[in-house]
Amino acid sequence: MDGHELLGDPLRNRGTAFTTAQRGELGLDGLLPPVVETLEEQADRAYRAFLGYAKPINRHIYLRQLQDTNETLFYRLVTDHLDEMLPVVYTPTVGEACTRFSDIYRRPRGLFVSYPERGRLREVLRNRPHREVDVIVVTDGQRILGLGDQGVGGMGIPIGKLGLYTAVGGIHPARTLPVLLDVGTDNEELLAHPRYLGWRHHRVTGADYDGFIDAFVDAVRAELPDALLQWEDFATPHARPILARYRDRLRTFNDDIQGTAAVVLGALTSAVTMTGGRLRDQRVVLAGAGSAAIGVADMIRTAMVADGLTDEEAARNFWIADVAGLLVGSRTDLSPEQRRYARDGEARPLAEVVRDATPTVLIGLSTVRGLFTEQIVRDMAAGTDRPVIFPLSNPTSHSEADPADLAAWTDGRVLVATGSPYPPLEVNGRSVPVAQSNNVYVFPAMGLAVTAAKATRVTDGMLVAAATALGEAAGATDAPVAPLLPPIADMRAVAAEVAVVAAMAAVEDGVAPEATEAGLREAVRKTQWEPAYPD
Ligand SMILES: NC(=O)C1=CN([C@@H]2O[C@H](COP(=O)(O)OP(=O)(O)OC[C@H]3O[C@@H](n4cnc5c(N)ncnc54)[C@H](OP(=O)(O)O)[C@@H]3O)[C@@H](O)[C@H]2O)C=CC1
Ligand SMILES: CC(=O)C(=O)O
Ligand SMILES: [Mg+2]
Repeated sequence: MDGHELLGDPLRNRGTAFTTAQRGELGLDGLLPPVVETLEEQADRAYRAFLGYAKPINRHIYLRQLQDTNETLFYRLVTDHLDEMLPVVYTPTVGEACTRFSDIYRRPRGLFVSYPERGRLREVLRNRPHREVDVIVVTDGQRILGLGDQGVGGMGIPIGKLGLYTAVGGIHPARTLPVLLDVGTDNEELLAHPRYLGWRHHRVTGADYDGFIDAFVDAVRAELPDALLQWEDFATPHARPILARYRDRLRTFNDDIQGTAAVVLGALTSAVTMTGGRLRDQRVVLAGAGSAAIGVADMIRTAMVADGLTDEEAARNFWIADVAGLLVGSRTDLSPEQRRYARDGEARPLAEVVRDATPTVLIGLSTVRGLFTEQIVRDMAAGTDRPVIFPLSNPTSHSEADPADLAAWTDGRVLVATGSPYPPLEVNGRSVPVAQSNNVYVFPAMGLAVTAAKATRVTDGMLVAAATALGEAAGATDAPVAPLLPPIADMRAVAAEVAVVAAMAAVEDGVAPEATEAGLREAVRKTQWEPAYPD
């Protein structure tokens, strides 16, 4: 590799941090300005450049370019300013980056695996940028956050998620692989967009779609048999069947179903601790009955069973509503997973459900901005001292409620967590951080746990262990105001702790080789890559 090529390789490039001696040895003389900087000095300059962009989307483009130029510097910057950068590399800004993918496209990253190439998927996989891969995040772009079908633009999500696998989980950046399965798009605006970069075709469906997914999984198993495969932002009709089909065959999980459920259970456990109640006594209304919502309900139900209820009793604590209203037994459109929560009576709308059920917990996974109206929130608050309200849909433009409104409508009594970031609340003269109940608290830790423990599967036990560890890391007490989740700035340390606990669960579930807690802690520590130039 000559000097030019070295500067073009984001994993090896150090830019102005190449020393004088290195510049001589590596053919870099004359290719860089004379000053030699430390990583810290580079990061300071990059931070100032970041602040120079006013619009979040421009900050996102800047960071993506930095990632494609010098990954060490990119991760140093993001890790040092996680609080400030998370909303830019992740929700909400990544949503805008996906919708504008074809317009802001600069350089390729990861793999675009498209349907017309279905006969040669192994060859496509062999073209991956890096040989050894610990984690793959794959999407087909059909349900990008709450923004619907973004076709090839969905690639922004695996790139963003894997950035956080590294920044938060410490997975080495060269050992991650973002994948976009391009099976077309049904987004007519994209199909008509003159610069759309994806396969200009309606979505492949039915047996053709299933066969393509199967062929992709076969190619992954042949090429990268040890990689963890994370399914991300698949539409509900595909998300659960895909998980069911592959979960017992390879290291795999669905982040929207399982990662979301674990973080919500962690935040809910904190909230219940603060109210002084018990999980088994909560009455939970869920707005939305998609794969995220049913995943959340399933995990809370399991935790209620662990808290002493029968499965039937636990299911009676849920009221779940979708566009057509409450899930009730007389409806003919319910999936088997939804039917488990079907109640008696009419399919009444959310506002009525809240009045009837007098919930203690209201969770939004509906994609509908403002769905939690003042009336709904006031009705709920009339029936419980500390209403627990989690508007979890992403990005911010699709959030069911603004925490400031929730605080106002409940006289500051609400315990709130959101999917996208919000500024702290002012409650009785105190500033209270709004917890971000987002699967980013879980997936980096899961990747770390699987990699460090050499787990061959992702079990429910590992996810429940992660949820419990998260709740404990938040350190909630019965004080009236406290964070429901650990601060974002502590995420990296928390991910390591959660990974150890999940790795122990993997050993206990018999999907990882025998190891002690100390051994797993050491394995996690060794797996975590630090953004620094090697000696
Ligand atoms: N915070 C986090 O970590 C996460 C957040 N999410 C967010 O959750 C949202 C949903 O994801 P997912 O389940 O995959 O998506 P889906 O589109 O499958 O689910 C949306 C659900 O909301 C229902 N819905 C739509 N409008 C209304 C309404 N007016 N009243 C009641 N229900 C309504 C839909 O009903 P119908 O089926 O009848 O149309 C459907 O059941 C997304 O915005 C996503 O960003 C997802 C994962 C993680
Ligand atoms: C956070 C996430 O995975 C989602 O909104 O889909
Ligand atoms: Mg998602």
